[in-house]
Amino acid sequence: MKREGAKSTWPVETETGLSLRSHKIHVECIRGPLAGKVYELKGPEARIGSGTDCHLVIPDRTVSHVHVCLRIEGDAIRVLDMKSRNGTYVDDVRIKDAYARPDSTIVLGASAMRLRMLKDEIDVPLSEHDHFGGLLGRSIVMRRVYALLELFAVLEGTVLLEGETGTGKEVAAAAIHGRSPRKDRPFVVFDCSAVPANLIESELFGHVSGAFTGAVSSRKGRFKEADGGTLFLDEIGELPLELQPKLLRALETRVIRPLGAEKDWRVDVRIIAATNRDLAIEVDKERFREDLYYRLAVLPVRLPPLRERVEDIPLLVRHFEKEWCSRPNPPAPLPDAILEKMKSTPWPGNVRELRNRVELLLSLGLPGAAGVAQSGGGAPSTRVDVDIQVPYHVGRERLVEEYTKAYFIEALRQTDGNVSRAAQLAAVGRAFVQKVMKHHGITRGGE
Ligand SMILES: Nc1ncnc2c1ncn2[C@@H]1O[C@H](COP(=O)(O)OP(=O)(O)OP(=O)(O)O)[C@@H](O)[C@H]1O
Repeated sequence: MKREGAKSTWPVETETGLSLRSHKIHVECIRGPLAGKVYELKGPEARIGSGTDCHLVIPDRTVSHVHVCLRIEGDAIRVLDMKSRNGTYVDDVRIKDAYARPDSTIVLGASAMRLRMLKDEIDVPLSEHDHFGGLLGRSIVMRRVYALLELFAVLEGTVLLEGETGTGKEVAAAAIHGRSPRKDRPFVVFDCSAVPANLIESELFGHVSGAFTGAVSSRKGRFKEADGGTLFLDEIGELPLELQPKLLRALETRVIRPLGAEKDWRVDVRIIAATNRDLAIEVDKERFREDLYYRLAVLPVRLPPLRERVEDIPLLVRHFEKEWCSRPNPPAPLPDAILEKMKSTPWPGNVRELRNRVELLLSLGLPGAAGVAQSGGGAPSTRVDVDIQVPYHVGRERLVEEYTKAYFIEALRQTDGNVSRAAQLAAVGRAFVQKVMKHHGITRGGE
C-alpha cells in the first residue's frame, strides 16, 4: 500500500491556496473503569494501554501495558494490536491489524470504546510574500510552501521536508527555526548520510568516555547540543534500519541515553527531518520503519523542484547576481536572453545547480576570476586564494564544493571506482559519496 495521504495532517492544493486537513480520533469509553468518558486523540499514532506512557491510560488490569495502537491513515483508523495479553477485538472480531469502520467498537480486556474520526479543515490562503527566510520565489507553488512554513514555524510538531536535491530543504529548516519561538536557541544540523553507520548513534546521542574502543573522551551528541532548540536531521532516509527504533524512542519520549551511560537524559528538542527520497515508498520496501515515518511526517512539506516553478528563475538569478554587486567592479548583469534560455534548461540539481551556474557565468566575466570558476578537477592546493570581492559565504561554499569534488575524484581514483572503499577512506557513509557523485557528475572512473 502506498501511504499517500496516510498522515494525520496534510495539505491539499486549492485554487485560493491550500487547505490543511487534519484528523483526530474521538474515543468514547463504554465499558471498564473509564466508561462514560470521552477523549480526543491526536495522530498520527496513539497508544492505548495501562502503562502511563500511553496516550490514553486505562487503569484496568486486563489491559496490557501498551495494548493497542491507533493510527490515522487519511480517512481511516487503523487498529494494531501490540501483542496484548487478552487480545484486541474490533466489532467482535479478534484482530492483529485491521481498519475500524465509522463507529466501530474495540474491546481491550474488560474495557470497550467506540471510535470515530473527527475531521478538521483549515483554509490557508497563499502567502503574500516572495520569500521565507532564505527561500526565494513568487510562484504560486512557492507561495503555497511559504503559507505552510509560516504556519508550521510557530508550532512545536515535527516537520518532514521532502524534495529533490538542491530544492532548499536545509534553507527551509533554518528558516523555520529562525521564525520559531526557539530562534534564540541552537539550530543543529546532522546529515545522516555523511557519517558512517557505526558512528551515527554516538554522533546523535553522545557517548561517555570508554563506551567503545576509541572513545577516549565523552561526547555530547547532537540531541544534547540542540537542547532547547531545533535538530535538523538531513537525509533521514539514510538512517540505518537498526538505529531507527532508537530515534523513534527519542522522538516519542524526548529521552536519550548516551552510549555507555547509566542514566537517561531528558532533552527538549524540536525535530525537522529532510529527505530527497519518497519515504512512503521506502516504508513499502521495508527500508524505513513505518512507525518512525508516522512520527516524522506530523507536519509534511514538499519543496517543489525548479522545473515546477521556472517562472521563479529570473528572480533567483537576479538575486544571486545581487550577491556579487558589493564588489567595486561588478560584472555586467546576465542578458535576459540567457535567463529565458535557463527557463527551458533541465536543472536536476535544482536551485543549487542554478546558483552554481550563475556564479560560474559571473566569475567568467570577472577579470582574474575565471580560473577560480573552472578549477575543481584536480587536487586542491594548500594555499587558498581569497577573493575579497566575492561575498564570504559565496566564496566559502564554492571552496567547500571544489574541495569536496576534488576529494572524491581522488578517492574514487585511488579505490578504482569502488564507492564503498572510497567512503571508508573518507570516513563518510556510502550514500554521501553517491550524493557527491550525483551532485558533481563524477563517474566511478573519477572524472
Ligand atoms: N528557493 C530558494 N531560494 C534561494 N536559494 C535557494 C532556494 N532553494 C535552494 N537554494 C540555494 O540552493 C543551495 C542548496 O540548498 P539546500 O542545501 O537547502 O538544498 P537541499 O534541498 O537541502 O539539498 P540536498 O538534498 O542536496 O541536501 C543553497 O545555496 C541555497 O541557498
